[in-house]
Formats: sequence, structure tokens, C-alpha cells
Amino acid sequence: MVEVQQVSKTFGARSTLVRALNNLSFRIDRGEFVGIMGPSGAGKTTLLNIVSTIDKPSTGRVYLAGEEITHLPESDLTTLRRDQIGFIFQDLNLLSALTIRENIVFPLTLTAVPGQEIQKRLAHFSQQLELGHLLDCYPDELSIGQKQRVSAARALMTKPQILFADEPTGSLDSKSATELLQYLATINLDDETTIMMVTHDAFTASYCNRIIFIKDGAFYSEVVRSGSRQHFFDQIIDMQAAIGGGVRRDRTNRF
Ligand SMILES: Nc1ncnc2c1ncn2[C@@H]1O[C@H](COP(=O)(O)OP(=O)(O)OP(=O)(O)O)[C@@H](O)[C@H]1O
Repeated sequence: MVEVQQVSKTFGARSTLVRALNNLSFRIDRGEFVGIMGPSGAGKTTLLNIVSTIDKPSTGRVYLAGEEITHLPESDLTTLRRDQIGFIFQDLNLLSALTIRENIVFPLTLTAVPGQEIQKRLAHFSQQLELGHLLDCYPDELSIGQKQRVSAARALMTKPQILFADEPTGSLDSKSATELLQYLATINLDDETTIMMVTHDAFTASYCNRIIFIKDGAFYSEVVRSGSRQHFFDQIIDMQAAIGGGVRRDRTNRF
């Protein structure tokens, strides 16, 4: 579903040159729920931006659902984003002049999805994410956690093949975070939505099936879940300790 081949990314030039990604390669199969972790400055957000078509690599290739996206013209990227990709990013990008209902259906307004189907999905996702009572409110009237759930519902409305998430629980209290993660795990299992999620948090990461650790823009290691979530969490914590370099560690027991 995702293939990253020898991707490098540099910013700036000469004395200000920063090598954010350095010859990075990996793949994510359809239906996987993969976490990207690593120390601050490792290149996680740069990687997510490149794989999710927001930015381009300096060198290397990226394939999404079998299609090389690295050299696709902007018009094709727009279609790809609209039809196949969902985003849950930290800056929620909700449109303040629109109601929650309008925000959630917004990605489908320019598609051929029939109105009846849009209403069906709206009912489904607003029920799943407990947003039914908020549909006529405006974003400014909602808490951060509620806005994050709206952002998730909006991302899921197009039934994306792949969902990209950047610290999706970053601004949530632990109850809301757990609910959102459980929901992501459910759509990953039930709808086979492939998920790639950047996070610093081992508890959040423990909902994934596999974690790719990067350091200094390069592949460092990976951990695959084989047993309980608690055991996976412990393995992630151990890898964070091994990788060092300013990784935030939170051993708090949230299970
Ligand atoms: N637009 C940019 N211009 C210049 N340098 C950049 C730019 N974006 C990222 N960088 C640099 O690239 C490196 C990787 O940054 P990136 O944000 O991808 O790391 P990260 O792993 O997501 O970090 P954090 O965990 O702190 O969010 C850092 O050294 C950063 O300063």
C-alpha cells in the first residue's frame, strides 16, 4: 500500500543544509496499522508529509497503492487525496464558518457520492465518534477532544484506503485518546483501512501492529506486535530507551 524507496529530503542549502531524511526505505502492506516513532528531529513529520503527498522528496520514490506519486502532477495528486487518502493532523483545519455537519461532509461535496450515501456515512461516523448532538454547532463551540473526533469523522467520510495521522491523540485527555485509538483500531480491522501514524507516545503506539523507528532520517529498527498490547507497549518503551536522543518516555500505566 505504501512503498518508500531510498527517500532523502534536504532543506536549505550549503551552510544551512539540513538532511531530514537520509536514504530511507520501507513498505507498509494493505491493512497494516503502522506507527512511526523516533527522537525529536528524526524526520517523522517530514516523512509523513512526503508519503501523504503534501511534500516531495529530494531524491527517491514513493508509491501509494501501486502508483508512483513522486512525479505526479498536482491535479492527479488532488484526485488521489480526495479519493484514497484521509488525514488526521494536529492542526485540525476545521472551517470555522461551517457547522460540524458541514465540516464532516465537506470532503464529499466535490465527489460523485450520492446524497443518500453521504447522509448514511454521516449518521454512521457521527454515531461511532459520538458527535450526533454536536452536528449543528460550530467548531469554536467544541472542546479540543471533540474537534479531534470531528477531524477523524471528516477523514473517514471518503472511506479512504489509507489514513495518515500525525499525533492524533496529542491534544486529547486519556479517555478521549483511548476512545479514538480504539476506533482507529476498529476501522483498521473492519474496513481494512491502512493506517500510518506518527506518535511520540508509547501507549498510543501500542494500538499499532508494527512500529518503524527512525533516527537521523534513516531506518533504525522495527518492532512487530506478536502478543498482548501491554507486552508490545513494553517492547516499544525498550526500543525508545535504546534509540535515545531525547525520545519522550511515558511509563505511566494507562492500561
Ligand atoms: N521546512 C523546513 N525547513 C528547514 N528544516 C526543516 C523543515 N522541516 C523540517 N526541518 C528539519 O528537518 C529535521 C526533521 O524534522 P521533522 O519535523 O521531520 O522531525 P520530527 O521527527 O517530526 O520531530 P518532532 O518529533 O520534534 O516533531 C529537523 O532537523 C528539522 O529542523
